[in-house]
Amino acid sequence: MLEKTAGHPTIKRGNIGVLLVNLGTPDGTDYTSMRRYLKEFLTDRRVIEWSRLFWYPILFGIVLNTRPGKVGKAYETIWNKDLNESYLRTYTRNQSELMAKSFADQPNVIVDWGMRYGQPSIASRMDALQKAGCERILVFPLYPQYAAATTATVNDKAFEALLKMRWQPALRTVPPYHDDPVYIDALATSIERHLATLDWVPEVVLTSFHGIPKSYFDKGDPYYCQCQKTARLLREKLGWSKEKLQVTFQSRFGPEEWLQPYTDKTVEKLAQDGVKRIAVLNPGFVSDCLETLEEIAEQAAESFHHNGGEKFTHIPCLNDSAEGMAVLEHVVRRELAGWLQGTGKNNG
Ligand SMILES: C=CC1=C(C)c2cc3[nH]c(cc4nc(cc5[nH]c(cc1n2)c(C)c5CCC(=O)O)C(CCC(=O)O)=C4C)c(C)c3C=C
Ligand SMILES: [Fe+2]
Ligand SMILES: [Fe+2]
Repeated sequence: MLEKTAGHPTIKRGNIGVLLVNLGTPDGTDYTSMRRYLKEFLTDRRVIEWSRLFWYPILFGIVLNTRPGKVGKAYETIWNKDLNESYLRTYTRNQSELMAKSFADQPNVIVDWGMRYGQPSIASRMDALQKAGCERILVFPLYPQYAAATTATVNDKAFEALLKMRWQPALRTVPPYHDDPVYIDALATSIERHLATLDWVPEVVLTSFHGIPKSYFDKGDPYYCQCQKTARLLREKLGWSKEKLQVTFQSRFGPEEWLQPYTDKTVEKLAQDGVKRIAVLNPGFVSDCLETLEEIAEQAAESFHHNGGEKFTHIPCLNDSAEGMAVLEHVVRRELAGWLQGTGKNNG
C-alpha cells in the first residue's frame, strides 16, 4: 500500500516481512574471504565468551592467520560449484523463495533471507523490508534448538538494526521449535525414506548436534536439554531404543570441554567395538553445510572405515525438501498469528 500524508514523503505501508536468518558463510574459499568471515564470527561475544584481553591476542595472533587457509580447503571440498557458493547459502535462498511461493495468497507478506555473518547482512535485509513497507517483521533464526551462540546473536543483530531506524517496524522473533510435532515427524520421515534407499540396516543411528562449550550449559543455556528432548521425541516416534538412536555433539573448537559425548570419539569407538553399520543425521542443522557435509559425511565416514567399520551413511538435513518446508512454513504461520489478519487495518 502507498500512502501520502500532508508534509510527509510518500511511503509504502501495511506489509509484513518474514526474515529467515541462518549462521552465515564465506563469500569464497580464498584466504581473504575466509579471514573476513571468521573474524566476524569469532569476535562475536555470544560465540566466544572469553575476556577480550585473553582471546584477541590468540585470535589475531594465531587463529586468523592459520585457520582461514585450513578451513578454506575444507570448504572447497563441499562448495556448490554450479553457483559458486556454499550449500548453506543455496539452501537458505531456496527456503526463502519456496516460502514466498507458499504465501502467494497473502500479497502483503514479503519473505526474505539473511545471514548473521557475511552477506546478505541482517541489517541490510531489515532495511530493505522496512523500505518495502513492512511495518511488522518476523525474524526467524533457523535453529530448532535455542543457543545463545546462535539464536540470541541473530536476535541481537535484528534489534541492533532497529536502533538506527526513526520509524521502527514491530519485531517478533521465532522461538525454538525443538519439540514441535511437525518437526519431529519431518525428521522421522526423512530418516525412514533415506534408510529405505539402502540395501543394509544401520545397527546404530547417531543424532549429531553442533556442540557448545560445557561452561555455556553450566551458565544456563537450554541448548543441551532441547537437543535431548528432540532426540527423545524422535526415538518415541520411531519406536527405537536409546542404544539404537544415540545423541552426540560435534564441531569442538578450542581447548575447553564441550558437550559430550563427542561425535568423532563415538564414531571411532563404535567401529573399534565392532559395530559395522551406522547412520548419522544432524537434526540441529536446518541446512547442510560445512559441519554436516565435510565433518560428518567426509571426515566421520573416513574415521569409521579407518577403525574397522564397514557401512556409513549420512542422512541429509531437511534442507529445501517438502518436509523441511512444511516445518518452516508451519512455524512461520503459527508465529504470524494475529498479524496476518490485523495488517493494513488500524494503522492510520
Ligand atoms: C566457540 C565457537 C563456536 C560455537 C559456540 C558454535 C556454536 C554453533 N555453531 C552452529 C552452527 C554452525 N557452525 C558452523 C561453522 C563454525 N562454527 C564455529 C565455531 C562455533 N560454533 C566455527 C569457527 C565455524 C566455521 C568453520 C570452522 O572454522 O570450523 C556452521 C557452518 C557454516 C557454513 O558455512 O557451512 C554452522 C551451520 C550451531 C548450531 C551452534 C550452537 C548450537
Ligand atoms: Fe559453529
Ligand atoms: Fe567444524
